[in-house]
Amino acid sequence: YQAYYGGYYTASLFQLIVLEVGVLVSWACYWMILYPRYFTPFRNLPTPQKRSILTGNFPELFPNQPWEYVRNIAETTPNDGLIRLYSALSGEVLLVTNPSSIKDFLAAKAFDFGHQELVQLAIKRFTGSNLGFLSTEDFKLHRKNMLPAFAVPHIKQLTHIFWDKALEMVGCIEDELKSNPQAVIELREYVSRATLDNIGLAGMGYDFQTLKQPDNELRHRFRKVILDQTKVFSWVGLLSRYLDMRLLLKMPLKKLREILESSNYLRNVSGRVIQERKYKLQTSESKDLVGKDIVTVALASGVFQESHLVDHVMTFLTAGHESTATAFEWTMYELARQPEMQQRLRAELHEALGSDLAAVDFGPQAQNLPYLNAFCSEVLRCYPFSPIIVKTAQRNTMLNGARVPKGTVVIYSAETTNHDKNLWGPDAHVFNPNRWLGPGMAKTGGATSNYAMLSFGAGPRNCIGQDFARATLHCLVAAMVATFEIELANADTAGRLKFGQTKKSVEGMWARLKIVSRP
Ligand code: HEM
Repeated sequence: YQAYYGGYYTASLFQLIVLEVGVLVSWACYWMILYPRYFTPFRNLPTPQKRSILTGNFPELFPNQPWEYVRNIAETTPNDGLIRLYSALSGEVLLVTNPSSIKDFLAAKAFDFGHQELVQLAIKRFTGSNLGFLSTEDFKLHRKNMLPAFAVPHIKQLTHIFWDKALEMVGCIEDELKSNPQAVIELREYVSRATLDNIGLAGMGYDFQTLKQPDNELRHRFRKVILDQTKVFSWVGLLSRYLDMRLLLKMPLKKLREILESSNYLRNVSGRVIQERKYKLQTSESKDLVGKDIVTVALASGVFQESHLVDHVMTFLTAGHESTATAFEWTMYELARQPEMQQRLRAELHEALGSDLAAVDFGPQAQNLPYLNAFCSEVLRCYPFSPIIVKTAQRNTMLNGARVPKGTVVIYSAETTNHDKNLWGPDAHVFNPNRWLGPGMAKTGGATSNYAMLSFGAGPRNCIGQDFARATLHCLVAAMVATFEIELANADTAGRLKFGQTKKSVEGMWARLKIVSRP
């Protein structure tokens, strides 16, 4: 003002507010109207027609199951592998849709994309794990040395643990039924304890014993760390686009303090167990790692510091427990809805396993159970635990021929790809375990690409625990179906989905179970 008019001028508060509002409105107009239309580098990519400035291509700000809309967008927007879509407040997102763009995203350029910074910071804050901040080289080193423990041959050696836990779970349910034969069984409660115990035992040779003692300290602490997703999370995610939300993670809120205390407790328990494993490994004469827990195999590589292993155990616990338990719940749901499939599976199990389940060596038997494999694979296809995975470009890169600047949000959707008719055929939307039967089908389900089934992701950053999860699921389902006839008490409402990023039933499965006689 001085330069222009040669005098001083003091703005009134009102004028400052008007100026500030003017700047904000112009900024919002640029990002919400002008940028998507004229300036985005993705303006030539196919985009769904209907878009609102506030809710993007979705009918509301935070829809309950966003993946259903994403699937619909992918099915109705002609594209060559990339679609540009808009989320709340015109947030721009790229969706990879065909095998070539998915391969580029998850395999060729896997290390150009990572979790959003706020997610990584939250994981670090609440689990103490630094794994999200490893350099690409260190990530590859960890992964390479962790892989042997998760590879199929080693998982086969661990299967007896999963089988014993599955039988223990079934035994606990039988006990409840003995005391009340009419009891309606809350399956989530049992399977959640069984999968937690499994990770403790197979992960670090330590039985958390939550099946025997449902209310023990460890489970209590673990429940505090795993948060149910609410709309608050969505708001924080949305606002983090415009404001620095890191302070929020440090606020002295009661809830945050509880999470921290609980995760410290879990880290201490894991730390002590890992020290014991290390001592045992150093003092043991035998160097045989066959059938040893995952931490022991990892320790033997000599690559990991103890604190790294604690980080890994925290990741197994958070990534592997609820996901596997949820797959089990959906298996029970489908078995209850399809009694003839349930009977077919039971006949296969009874024939292969006989009457004395405790005497079964499940690992070698698994190959005689093609229908069990088919049924569980179909559940994993139709009910991906994470139907959408969101990543952010960590650097300027290219995707399927398009320039992708650092910071661009890119998603892949297991829900969409797992149901893609171009990959799975015209019955892609139908629950049909038979697609996994027949020569060469057990691993592919007859899909025409290696990138057709994304429930565990794909490429070098996919789920390291997928064979662990499958083996656990097979054991739990086999023990249940061989022992009980399963009917759902809440069949009409069990399919209702929870709000959040995971495909999980609101109520869980409540079952009426009848003990069956075995041959
Ligand atoms: C049905 C059960 C499971 C499902 C559906 C599942 C799915 C996934 C998915 C979609 C990812 C993300 C991949 C990506 O970022 O693109 C992932 C990552 C991961 N999962 Fe699983 N998972 C399951 C069970 C397990 C189990 C049992 C464990 C370990 C015992 C485990 C350990 C991990 C780890 C460590 C990661 C992070 C991988 C990394 O960033 O290197 N998961 N999982």
